[in-house]
Amino acid sequence: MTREFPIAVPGMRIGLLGGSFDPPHAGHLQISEVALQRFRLDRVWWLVSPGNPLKTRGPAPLSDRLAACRELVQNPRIVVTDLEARLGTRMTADSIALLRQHYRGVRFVWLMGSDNLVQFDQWDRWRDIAQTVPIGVLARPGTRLAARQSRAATILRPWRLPEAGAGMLGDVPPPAWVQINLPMSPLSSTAIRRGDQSSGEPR
Ligand SMILES: Nc1ncnc2c1ncn2[C@@H]1O[C@H](COP(=O)(O)OP(=O)(O)OP(=O)(O)O)[C@@H](O)[C@H]1O
Ligand SMILES: O=C(O)c1ccc[n+]([C@@H]2O[C@H](COP(=O)([O-])O)[C@@H](O)[C@H]2O)c1
Repeated sequence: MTREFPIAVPGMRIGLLGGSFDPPHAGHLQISEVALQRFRLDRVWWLVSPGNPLKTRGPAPLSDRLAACRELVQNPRIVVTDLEARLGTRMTADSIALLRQHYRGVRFVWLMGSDNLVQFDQWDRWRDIAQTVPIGVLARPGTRLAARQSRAATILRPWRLPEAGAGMLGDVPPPAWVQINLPMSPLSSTAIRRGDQSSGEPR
């Protein structure tokens, strides 16, 4: 499981997709591919979380989730990492701060599904996150309206880019965010854990 910190050079645009990945699924792959293309990113790093600070249920062991992610990902521009375990962080604000220190000059973009925008205002120091890195939101079925009406989206509205401006996201100074509306994936880890074949396919 021990691997080096991934390599990145100044000027690279790197999307950070944090998640439990319990288990990883094709929806994670799809939003990573869309983010690479639409936000003109050089890489997407999956930050496989030791545990979501807002979730009471603990996920499967980190080593199992990392192994499953590495088995699923074939695209060399999507990099599976255990950076939060290495850095000793759980809060996204801390992870981003340490990554920016470690990778000077790299342009990080925070990525999340629209379900996470709905509760983004409950995250630790969420305003700092928005002021530190641009944010790319990937629409998720059933959460687009709630995301648009969320407290965080309302407060951050002046800094929202039009979807047509998504390609600039990695280059504009934060705060800046954009929501990509298509294509959407109905997959979710919860559905897969429940064995619900209609909304979550097996990996
Ligand atoms: N189908 C999807 N469409 C858009 N975003 C998604 C999708 N699946 C996951 N994401 C996003 O990927 C990130 C990591 O997701 P996570 O590992 O929690 O998977 P999940 O399917 O949301 O799991 P769970 O059902 O346990 O909450 C989050 O920002 C989440 O919003
Ligand atoms: O920092 C926080 O307060 C915070 C609160 C909730 C979620 N997050 C992060 O959001 C990402 C998605 O979490 P999850 O569990 O929905 O996959 C993951 O990187 C979490 O660490 C972060």
